Amino acid sequence: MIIEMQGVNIFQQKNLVLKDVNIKIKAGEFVYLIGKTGSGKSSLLKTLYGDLPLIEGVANVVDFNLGTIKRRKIPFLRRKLGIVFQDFQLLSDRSVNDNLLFVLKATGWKKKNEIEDRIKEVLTNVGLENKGFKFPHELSGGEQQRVVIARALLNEPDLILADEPTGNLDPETSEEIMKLLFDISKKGKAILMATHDFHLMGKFPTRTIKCENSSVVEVEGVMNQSTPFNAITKSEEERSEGHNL
Ligand SMILES: Nc1ncnc2c1ncn2[C@@H]1O[C@H](COP(=O)(O)OP(=O)(O)OP(=O)(O)O)[C@@H](O)[C@H]1O
Repeated sequence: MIIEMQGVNIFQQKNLVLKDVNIKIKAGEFVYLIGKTGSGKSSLLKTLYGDLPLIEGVANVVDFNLGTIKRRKIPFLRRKLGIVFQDFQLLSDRSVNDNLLFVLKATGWKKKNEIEDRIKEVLTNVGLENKGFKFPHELSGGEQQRVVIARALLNEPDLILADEPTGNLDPETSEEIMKLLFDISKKGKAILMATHDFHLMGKFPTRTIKCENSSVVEVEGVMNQSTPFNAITKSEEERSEGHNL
């Protein structure tokens, strides 16, 4: 199991944001995380990458026990995770290659030829094999997000945590990014992706969990491609809220 949470209570300061969270996610699974603004999606992701300490319950993520992990070991946890956020967070003062080099050096890579090969490999994985020399501002939003995904892949993570990775992209580019993420998950990586984009979810249906009333629940009926899009939402009221679930 890549993620296993049992009876986890998640707090922001003194406030209980999510209670009794029980989730299991296996290798190769792609899972959406939905829920209204403020329902706890980011708090759940932050718990998974060690930004919010685990206070109550049991959680294992990529073989790290979040209940016992020492603060100084958190970078080792993060090395086994790929993190992809909505705002691209690339270093603007250096090329794509150098952005990737920066991460490899920071995570202990030393050999020049191995570094060069790995950078070429991840850029090829995301379809940007000829763009390594460009600076972030010379790339489109979709290309920048591809670089972020390439960066997330550098250390061959078992799990990718994505927080609205298509939030800043137009619909067509969003679809390209989704195809890329689905291809990556088919190669065996688990992906947990927070999103508000029901339209995109309709085009790429998969298992969905939802933060609601301080709990995390499975959303039934979205497990396969034949499920109609509107099975995702449960009520007219929710449907009429559009993207703001
Ligand atoms: N740093 C913080 N300090 C205190 N409270 C916080 C902090 N971050 C979030 N919260 C609170 O925790 C609750 C859950 O927020 P969270 O960011 O996890 O929601 P979300 O579902 O990710 O929302 P969104 O869709 O807007 O990103 C909210 O009530 C929020 O106000």
